[in-house]
Amino acid sequence: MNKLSISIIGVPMDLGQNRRGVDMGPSAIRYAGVVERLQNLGHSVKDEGDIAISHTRKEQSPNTHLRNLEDVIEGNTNLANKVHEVLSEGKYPLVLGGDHSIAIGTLAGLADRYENLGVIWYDAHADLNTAETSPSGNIHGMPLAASLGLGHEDLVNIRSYAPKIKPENVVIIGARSVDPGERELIKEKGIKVFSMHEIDKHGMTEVMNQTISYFHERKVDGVHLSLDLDGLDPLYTPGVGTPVPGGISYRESHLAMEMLYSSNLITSAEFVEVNPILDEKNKTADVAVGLMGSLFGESLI
Ligand SMILES: NC(=[NH2+])NCCC[C@H](N)C(=O)O
Ligand SMILES: [Mn+2]
Ligand SMILES: [Mn+2]
Repeated sequence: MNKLSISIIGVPMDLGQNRRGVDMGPSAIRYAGVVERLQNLGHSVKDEGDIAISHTRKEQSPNTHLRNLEDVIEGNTNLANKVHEVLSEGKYPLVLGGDHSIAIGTLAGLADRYENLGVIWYDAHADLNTAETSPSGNIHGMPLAASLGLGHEDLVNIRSYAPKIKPENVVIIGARSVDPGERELIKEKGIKVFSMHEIDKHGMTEVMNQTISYFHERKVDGVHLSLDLDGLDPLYTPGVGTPVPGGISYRESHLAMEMLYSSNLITSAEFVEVNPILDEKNKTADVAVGLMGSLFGESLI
């Protein structure tokens, strides 16, 4: 088995949406024992601490309805630089959120090191809104669009290049709450989506097999897993700000992680949207750490 050098990066970001508490996600995940869990699998693990996030709370910037735009850009720039640095040291970045707006920074730090990066977006949502299509003004609903080069130019151009990824290298898994503008974009760009419908109909084994073959066909040179804990049913992960019923089960999610581990495709990961204030006894952070266990090589027997 492949032993990794994992760098854990905490991102106490709550500015991409309007519910406080998700900034405490990294602490909750550390409290749930992430470092020990991965060390027990034989990996070497370094906790790099938290990225600086300023809360000037300007709320809406004068020229746009995007919530906390300046602070989100600054935090994501700091994160992008850190991810880039960790990669240059040959380490595996494992990013802990924070709301999903931080994927903008993670991908900005990753993508210029890869010619053909793949992305798995494990989420109830597509996060494909732009300033024009967003129903909320919340930047956590926009990171996938921004990484494709769509949306507010300052979000799109973090670390001064765009786009970060190609639409044909993205696979969305678990979608069940998609806004009209996002649906159009999915069609227009031909983005591959395994919604809850496909998961129900074909089962997670088939969905993951198809995802893995798809990335092989696309000849990706790395795959980033961006896992929003609201991809799971709120029954298992109640501590999230935008829960949507009818989600992926606990075991289906472990199966997905176990299959990704065996595929040897994943080269970086982030786990986002853990909000301990909305949680029940840290259940959501515990599930997150359990899924990381499976992603990094735990097996049942
Ligand atoms: N990462 C998330 N939880 N995103 C939720 C997005 C919800 C909605 N589509 C919006 O744009 O506001
Ligand atoms: Mn989501
Ligand atoms: Mn999301």
